[in-house]
Amino acid sequence: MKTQVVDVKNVKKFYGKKGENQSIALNGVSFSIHEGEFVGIMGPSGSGKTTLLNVISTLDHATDGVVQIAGTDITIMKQDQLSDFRSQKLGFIFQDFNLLDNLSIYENIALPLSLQGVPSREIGPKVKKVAETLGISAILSKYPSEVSGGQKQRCAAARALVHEPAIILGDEPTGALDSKNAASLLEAMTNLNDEQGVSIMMVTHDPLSASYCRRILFIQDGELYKEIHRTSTRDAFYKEILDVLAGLGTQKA
Ligand SMILES: Nc1ncnc2c1ncn2[C@@H]1O[C@H](COP(=O)(O)OP(=O)(O)OP(=O)(O)O)[C@@H](O)[C@H]1O
Repeated sequence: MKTQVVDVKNVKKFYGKKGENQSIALNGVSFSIHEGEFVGIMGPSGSGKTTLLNVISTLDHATDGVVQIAGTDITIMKQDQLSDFRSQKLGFIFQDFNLLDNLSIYENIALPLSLQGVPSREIGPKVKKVAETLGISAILSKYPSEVSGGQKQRCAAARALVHEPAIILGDEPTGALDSKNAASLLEAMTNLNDEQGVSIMMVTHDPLSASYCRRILFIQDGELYKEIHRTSTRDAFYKEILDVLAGLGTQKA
């Protein structure tokens, strides 16, 4: 049996106090992600996607329910434990790259390892390996301002991967990229998933980006609405995604 990297059980998230304009962002969501899966999260605006991602990424606390990551219940962890857990077990790719401008591409990728106190002689080979996987070996000595948006995002992907996290979490990772760079990032992510078994979960409103995933969870009004699996071509999956979004009453999220 495959190991579960994410196990979400009946998670609820309410904002505000009961009776005082309380908003229900998540209303009892349950699902699991197994090691080596590439899962997309979609749904209309305000459906709870970001809240779900924040709860799984330990940045926000669930009001109720249990979230386990790589076998650890994060809902009972203290703040300082959470920040260690986050830096060791999770990798993030955000829409706006989040690279540090005054560090080189190499130093940006090395950052999660430097912060964990990994000796620099061990850092070099790891950075070179992920850079090679993501096709950015030639730009390691450059600075973020000197490279393209697509290269920046592949650098962010390398940084998310370098410490071998249990899962990579993406928040609209292609949101700031043109279609060519988006495709090359998604192909790189697909290769990581196919060839190295890296587990990935990404929130996206873009059906084309979502079609690279192997499974998609649709959320509506804080609840799981539907789940689909890719069984044939990416093109067929793309059409299936559009159909579900049409059923949700919107193609925008
Ligand atoms: N800090 C907050 N305080 C109060 N309500 C919030 C807060 N954050 C989110 N919400 C509410 O929770 C619900 C879910 O929001 P969330 O941001 O998770 O949706 P989303 O699906 O990510 O939307 P979008 O696609 O527009 O980013 C919405 O009704 C939102 O207004």
